[in-house]
Amino acid sequence: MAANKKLLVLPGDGIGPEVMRETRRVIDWMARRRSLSFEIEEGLVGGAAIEAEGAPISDATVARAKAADAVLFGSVGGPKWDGLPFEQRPELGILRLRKDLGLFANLRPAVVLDPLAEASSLKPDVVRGVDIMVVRETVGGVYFGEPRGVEKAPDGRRRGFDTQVYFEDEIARVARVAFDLARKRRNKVTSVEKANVMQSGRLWRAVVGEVHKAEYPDVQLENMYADNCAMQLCSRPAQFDVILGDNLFGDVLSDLAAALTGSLGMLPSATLGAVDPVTGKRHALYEPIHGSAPDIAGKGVANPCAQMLSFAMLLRWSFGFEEEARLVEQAVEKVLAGGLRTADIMQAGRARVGTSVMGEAVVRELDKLAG
Ligand SMILES: NC(=O)C1=CN([C@@H]2O[C@H](COP(=O)(O)OP(=O)(O)OC[C@H]3O[C@@H](n4cnc5c(N)ncnc54)[C@H](O)[C@@H]3O)[C@@H](O)[C@H]2O)C=CC1
Ligand SMILES: CC(C)CC(=O)C(=O)O
Ligand SMILES: [Mg+2]
Repeated sequence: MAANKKLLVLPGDGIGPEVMRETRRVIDWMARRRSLSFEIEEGLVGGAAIEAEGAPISDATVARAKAADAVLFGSVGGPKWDGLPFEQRPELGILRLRKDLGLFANLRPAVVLDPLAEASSLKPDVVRGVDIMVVRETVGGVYFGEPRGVEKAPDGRRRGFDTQVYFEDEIARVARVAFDLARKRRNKVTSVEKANVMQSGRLWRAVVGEVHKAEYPDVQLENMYADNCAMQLCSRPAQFDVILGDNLFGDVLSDLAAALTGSLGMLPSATLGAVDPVTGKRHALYEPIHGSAPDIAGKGVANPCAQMLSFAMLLRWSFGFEEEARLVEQAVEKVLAGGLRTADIMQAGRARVGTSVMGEAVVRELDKLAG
């Protein structure tokens, strides 16, 4: 199969470059064994970009991201830059990419792989077979709302404030992504908000209900308060199919869902923009849901699976290479079934390995699977 697709690779900070190095082996394997010849450019983002280019992401890198068929992103941030003014922080690198590329729907699959049921924070019987897709809105809400700031109140106390704001069309378009996905899965969407205490939550519930009634009456819709959803994820996770949430609740609940799967180091994601009606193309960025993990960065122990599985999502969602995406997913699962574990998913009786041994093992499995 021939392909000549443009990828922009942005490893970022902390463990980002470490797990990206292993993912590049998988990309190389695809070029070697499946003739998927990607045209790859690499760029700086986050703290790395602040150091070299003076901003968390340069205009030139954003332009390259827009020109690429897909962006493969690592992670940004770290204690070195925590003291910077708010508008200069490394995290703005990913926030700007999402905003400027219109990447409004973040798909975060939390799948408990059989070999890892014992590594979950919950009892194996509770999590076995759990397969949840969290759909998180990513260009609105409190992460972008204005006004925001810290100011001195008239009585001399400091006051910090952010704004949670959603337009109805922003809610409707991400709801459609969730309903479309549900139709291809188990046909159920659980939409989460705090309609009991937040005005934007009331609008969220109303708009999701309207979209459901008008366009997706065949899909089961359940509304759930976000705090209850957190509790239900821990007590009865198997009830969930697609969870739809805003920028903040989606972020928090997907980290929680990650713990069910064994580790944050296992969860990939795809962040998608709208399909251009003329070209049929869409901007897309793929990244693990974890951050730069400063506590383990530089030690060679990070789990590269989330980053490699993000590449699998890229193959599927940006290029329709379903077979190759499945190959990567199967290779990861086989390595885990074979007993190799990075520290975050370590279990008694298994072999603890570092980032690069895990990466090499996945490539070896790819070789075996491809015959
Ligand atoms: N999209 C991004 O680039 C994101 C960036 N961040 C940034 O990352 C920095 C650290 O944030 P934290 O809250 O500590 O979240 P984090 O996700 O970096 O780490 C949380 C915990 O999970 C562990 N962990 C994460 N990924 C792992 C992996 N692949 N293998 C093994 N263990 C792993 C870490 O060691 C840590 O104990 C901050 O600057 C934060 O803003 C956080 C989340 C997303
Ligand atoms: C801007 C990011 C650091 C926020 C986050 O935690 C995420 O997107 O997962
Ligand atoms: Mg997060």
